Amino acid sequence: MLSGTDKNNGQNIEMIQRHSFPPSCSKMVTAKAWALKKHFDGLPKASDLELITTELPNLKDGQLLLESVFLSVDPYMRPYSQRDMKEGDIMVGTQVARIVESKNPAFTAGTFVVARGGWRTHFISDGKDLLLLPSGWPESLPKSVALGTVGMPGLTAYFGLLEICKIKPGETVLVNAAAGAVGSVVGQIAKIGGCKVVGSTGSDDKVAYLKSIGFDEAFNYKTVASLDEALRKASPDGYDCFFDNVGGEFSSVAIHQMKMFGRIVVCGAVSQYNNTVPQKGTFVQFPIVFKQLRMEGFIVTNWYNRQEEALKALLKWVVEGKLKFHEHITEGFENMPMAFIGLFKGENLGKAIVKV
Ligand SMILES: NC(=O)C1=CN([C@@H]2O[C@H](COP(=O)(O)OP(=O)(O)OC[C@H]3O[C@@H](n4cnc5c(N)ncnc54)[C@H](OP(=O)(O)O)[C@@H]3O)[C@@H](O)[C@H]2O)C=CC1
Ligand SMILES: CCCCCCCCC/C=C/C=O
Repeated sequence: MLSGTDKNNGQNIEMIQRHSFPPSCSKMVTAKAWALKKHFDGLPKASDLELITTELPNLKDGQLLLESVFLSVDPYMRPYSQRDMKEGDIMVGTQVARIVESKNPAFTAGTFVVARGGWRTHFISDGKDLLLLPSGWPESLPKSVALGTVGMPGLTAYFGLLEICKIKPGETVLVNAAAGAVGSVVGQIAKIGGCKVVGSTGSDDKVAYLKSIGFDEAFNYKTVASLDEALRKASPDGYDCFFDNVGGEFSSVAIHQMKMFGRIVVCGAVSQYNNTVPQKGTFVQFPIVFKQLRMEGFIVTNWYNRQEEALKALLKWVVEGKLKFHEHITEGFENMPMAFIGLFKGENLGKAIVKV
C-alpha cells in the first residue's frame, strides 16, 4: 500500500495509495487528499497530516466529478478536528471546484461551485450541498472570493455583526484578528453601518492595511506596551460592540472596557485552539452584571437559511468597492498543511487560500 515519498519544500511527505477499485478500469481519476494522521497536539505539525492518493471510480447516474481549484484553510479546522474527527479521516474543508463531468441533469460540466469536499484535489458528489456562485458574479472577480469575503467568513461577519451585535450608527465596534478573513469584513461592514471601528492585529503591515480599508483606529497587539492602554487610547469612551475572534487574555482585558448595555459576539478563540492545557481567565460576571452586557456565541452555519440574501449583499458591496478584500494565496495542494499552520502564526493577511 505504501508507494513512496514526495519531496516538498525540504519535507518528506508520506504518500499512501488506497485503491478503491481495480486499477484496470478505464477513465480513472487519481485524487489526492490530506488525512489527519495523528490528532494535533499543540501547534499543528506537517507530520500530523498525511497525503494519500485514491483512484476514483466511474460516475454513476446522478453523480458529478469535481476538481478543486481553490481550497480554504480556516482556524476552525483545528478545534473541529479535535472534537469531530478521528485519525485517518480526510481533513474537513470547503473549496471552489470545477465540475469536470456530470451525470446529474441539474449540473453542467464546466460550472464552478462551492463544495464541502474536504482537503481533496478531486471528489465525487451527488450534487446535494453544492452551491453555485451568486448570480451576477463578475468575470473579473476571482472565484476564490467565494471562500472568503463573499463566502463563509463574510457570512460570519455579516450575521455576527448585524444579527447578534445588532450594530447601530454612531456606535463603536472593536474587532480582533482584524486583518483576517472574518475580521476585515467585520470592520468594513461596521463602517458601512455608520460605526467607529477599532481593530487589533499582529503586525505593523496589517495595521497599515486596516487603516487603508477604513478602520478608524488600529494597533499591533504584539508591540503595544499595555493592551488596556491601547484599547483606552483608541476609544476613551469604551466599546458598544466587541466582535471577539481571539479569546483568552485579549477578551479578559477588553470586557472591562465595554460601555453600558454593550454586546460581545463570541465568534472564535483562535488564541486558545492550540492550548494543551486549558487557560484560566478572568471571571466575567461583574462587568456583565454591572454594565448589563450581552455576550453571545454563534455558529455561522446556523444562519445558512439566509445565506442567499447575505451573499447577495456582500457581493454588491464588493462590486461597489465598499468592501475590499485581500487574499493570502499559497500555491500547490502539497502546501495545504503549511498554509493551515500559517494561520496560527499570523502569516495571512486577509483570507488564506490554497490554489491547486
Ligand atoms: N463562529 C463561527 O461560525 C465562525 C468562527 N470563526 C472564527 O473566527 C476567527 C477568525 O477566523 P478567520 O477570519 O477565518 O481567520 P483569520 O483569517 O483571521 O486567520 C487567523 C488569524 O488569527 C490571528 N491569530 C492567530 N493566532 C493568534 C493568537 N494566539 N492570538 C491572537 N491572534 C492570533 C492571526 O492574525 P494576527 O496577525 O492578527 O495575530 C491570524 O492571521 C477564528 O477564531 C475562527 O475560528 C470563523 C468562521 C466561522
Ligand atoms: C471556540 C471554537 C470556535 C469554532 C468555530 C467554528 C466555526 C465553524 C464554521 C464552519 C463553517 C463551515 O463551512
